[in-house]
Amino acid sequence: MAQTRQSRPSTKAPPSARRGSSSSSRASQAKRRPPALLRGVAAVGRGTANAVGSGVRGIGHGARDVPPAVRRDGMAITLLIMAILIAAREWFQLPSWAGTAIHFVGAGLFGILAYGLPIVLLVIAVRLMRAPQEENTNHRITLGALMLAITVDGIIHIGHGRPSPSDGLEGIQDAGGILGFGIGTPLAALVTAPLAIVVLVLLALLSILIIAGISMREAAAWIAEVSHKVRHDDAREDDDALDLPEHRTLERPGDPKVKEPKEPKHKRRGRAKRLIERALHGDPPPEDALDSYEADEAFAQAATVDHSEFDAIIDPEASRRAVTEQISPYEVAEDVPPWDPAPAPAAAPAPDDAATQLIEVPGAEGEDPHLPPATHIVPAGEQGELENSNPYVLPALDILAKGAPHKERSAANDRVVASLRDVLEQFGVDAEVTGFTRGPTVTRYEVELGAGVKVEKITQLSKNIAYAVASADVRILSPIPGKSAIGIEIPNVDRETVALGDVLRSPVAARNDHPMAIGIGKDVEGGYVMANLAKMPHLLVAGATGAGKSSFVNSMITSILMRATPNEVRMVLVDPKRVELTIYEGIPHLITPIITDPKKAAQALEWVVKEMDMRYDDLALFGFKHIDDFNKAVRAGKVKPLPGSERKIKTYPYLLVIVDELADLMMVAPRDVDESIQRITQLARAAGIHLVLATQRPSVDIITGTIKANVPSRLAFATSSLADSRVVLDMPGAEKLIGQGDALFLPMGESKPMRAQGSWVSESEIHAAVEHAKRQADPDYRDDVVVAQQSAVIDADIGDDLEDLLAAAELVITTQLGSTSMLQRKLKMGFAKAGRLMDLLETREIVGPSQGSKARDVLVTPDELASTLAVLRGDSGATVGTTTAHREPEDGEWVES
Ligand SMILES: Nc1ncnc2c1ncn2[C@@H]1O[C@H](COP(=O)(O)OP(=O)(O)OP(=O)(O)O)[C@@H](O)[C@H]1O
Repeated sequence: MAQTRQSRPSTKAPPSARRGSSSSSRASQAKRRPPALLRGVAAVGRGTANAVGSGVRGIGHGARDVPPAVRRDGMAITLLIMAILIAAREWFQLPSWAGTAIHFVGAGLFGILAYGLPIVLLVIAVRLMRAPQEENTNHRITLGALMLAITVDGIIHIGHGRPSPSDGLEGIQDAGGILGFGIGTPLAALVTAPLAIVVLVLLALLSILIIAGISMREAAAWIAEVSHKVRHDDAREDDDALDLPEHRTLERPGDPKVKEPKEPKHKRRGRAKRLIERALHGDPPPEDALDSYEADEAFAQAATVDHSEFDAIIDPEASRRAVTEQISPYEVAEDVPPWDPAPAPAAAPAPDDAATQLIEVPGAEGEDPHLPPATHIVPAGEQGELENSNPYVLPALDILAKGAPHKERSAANDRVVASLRDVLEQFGVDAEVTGFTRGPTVTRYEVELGAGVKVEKITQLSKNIAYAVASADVRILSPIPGKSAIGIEIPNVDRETVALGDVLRSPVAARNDHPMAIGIGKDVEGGYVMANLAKMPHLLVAGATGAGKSSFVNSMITSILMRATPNEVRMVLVDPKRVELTIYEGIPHLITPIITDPKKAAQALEWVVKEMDMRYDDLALFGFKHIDDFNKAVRAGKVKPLPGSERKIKTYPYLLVIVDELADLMMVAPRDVDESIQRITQLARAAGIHLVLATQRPSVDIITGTIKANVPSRLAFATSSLADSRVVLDMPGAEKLIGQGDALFLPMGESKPMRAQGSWVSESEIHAAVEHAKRQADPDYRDDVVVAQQSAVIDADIGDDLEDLLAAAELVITTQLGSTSMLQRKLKMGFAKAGRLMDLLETREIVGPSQGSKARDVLVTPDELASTLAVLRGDSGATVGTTTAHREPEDGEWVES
């Protein structure tokens, strides 16, 4: 599921007040009072405790001023000292009282495992020093190590015959220590000793998985991969035949799966070699090979890749290397960086190591002293493209403000419960308000029906309920998903704002480290909601003016700025309103300056389509199906250019395209926008390209059938009518929302929307995040998006008729019929206009001259439609009739040919 949430149990309805204690019990208490002397001693004790407490608190306050990095170093050094002391006693028998005390504690707790304790402590100390910023991972490793120690102690304890305290402390120390005794003895008594060992071994296995941070499935896959590699290497040693790599499918998602052939491997290799050679010489494949996967692959590659590349494929040595690296050998040989996601050098000089950056980055001279320190460092090694540049430092989450603490119940809720009970009683409905869950904006009151009472009895009362609680926005859920109860959602008169900072600091956000995960807000139960844009995979955001759409877009972009580097996520921001997104101008995550002109935006979408195609081609060349797999392989150093190629293979960032007002785009170029969106949404997922389309006009002419069919996730803010709600969500509900970020979230695959209060981020917080990002790197704009925008010059004689001319050209070219009356009929226009369009087409050599009553010749084939339309639109570089399908790399850039 795309979204995750964290929820709390519901608060019970107000119980009847408890009576205070009676006077008789007070009298008996007085009788039990201690004598005056004892009370004096107790008072002195309390005074001393207070003094000591405030002293310790004072030291604690002082310690809080120590920078977190130093505190973490202190922890590491303390562990190191403990490791040295324990090693001195356990390994070298250090004769001192300190050594005895250490042995007493260490061996007492861990038994004979205490001998290994110095190594464990040393490993944790080194980890704390080397990766101090990965707090969660460090906590996980420590927890796993402790669990492992306890379970192994338990096994040792049982293995040593379960010594008990009656055997003396030495007996326990020589077995599994107190920890081993604590877990081993009760478990063995419960399930017998052999079964206890089985349980403990499984728990030890779980501890190892926790330390490694992988699931059982991943561990199994890893073991299988390693054993496969070992076997593969062995097999290859005595294989003299040509070493072609394992077959990897190159099909696009959606293509039928290529079946693995059943032939023996050596036969397949020989056949594949012959097929590739035929392909290189331009010969067709033999009849019997036409259905085989080798034929498809060899000829597909020969058709798309320069023949010289196959020299390397046929070269057994190159293939051998490719097999060893477990990648497809079909690599582009040119130096063609299809994308250059590396940011420009950061403003601050590169610090030597992560620990220094922690201190230096925030404190560097000339930096804004108001910006809080950054803590999350993305190490260079994790991102191929950053290898030789400065690491990008993500902002510290505390630059985002804290919200007011969440109230689980307020006096207003109690009043509503009383009103609901009154309504049920007045109308004689046998039902009980059993509890409620308070969200930030609305509270959901739970009503359970008596036996034999119809659900409709409650739904029919919705107007009376609204009247009783003095709110027009009452929404009834029947039933609450997963509960045998009816939910009545009523707005809180004392609503709370959900701070984005709180959402991103929540455990649910900490558990999800995907760079495309954003803070949506809070659900009706007060649980935080995060959603992964990469899984949506495209999102439609709609709502009436003032409902909270732009605020959501802001918190979405800020989420990305807080959690993702420009190498992980790049953005195209389209802001036809010109005011909403200007604050983000200049952030390094942008791939092109913010687009405000709707016409340019339509062209930018076309560029996105090209980018998507290019990514697909690249993925296919390397034999990957998804950019995540490709990136993983690049980071692991498994994707290498062929010998002779100087191409530096880099990871592809996710590309997030955000359109803040879709209606403005649909006004200027409805067909082009619709087509581009259709293409992007159908295919872009595997290429890591995701769309977020926002509109305040959710009508059918803006959110067309194509868009609806291809944008599966929806976020609806308050709409002005039921019809609008149906357009966005395919169901009513959004018209009942109360605005200001109150939303219904319907992620892909869900049948019922979830009500959520959108997170709120203030302008000053956005400013802090933006400034931080700008300090890290300059934007590295892609010229082709901008050039394409600037070069669009529409010829003067076309004037305002561009849209009609494009439609006419498309019609004429696809039907191959140069008929003016057809244009009149199909485009519903008068003779004069159709004639003028036909003349314009003639001047552009799309149709021939008039032939009286006969249709004109069409000079352009349907294959050339795209480039012809580009010329009419004014795109530079395109010429009528030139196909755009084949592209070749030149000087490191992909260009049209
Ligand atoms: N998540 C939220 N939490 C609290 N208040 C919000 C939230 N979202 C919006 N608001 C309030 O509602 C007002 C309008 O929101 P916003 O500008 O996002 O609406 P909009 O739908 O984008 O409107 P428009 O389409 O006119 O730009 C904001 O100024 C703010 O006061």
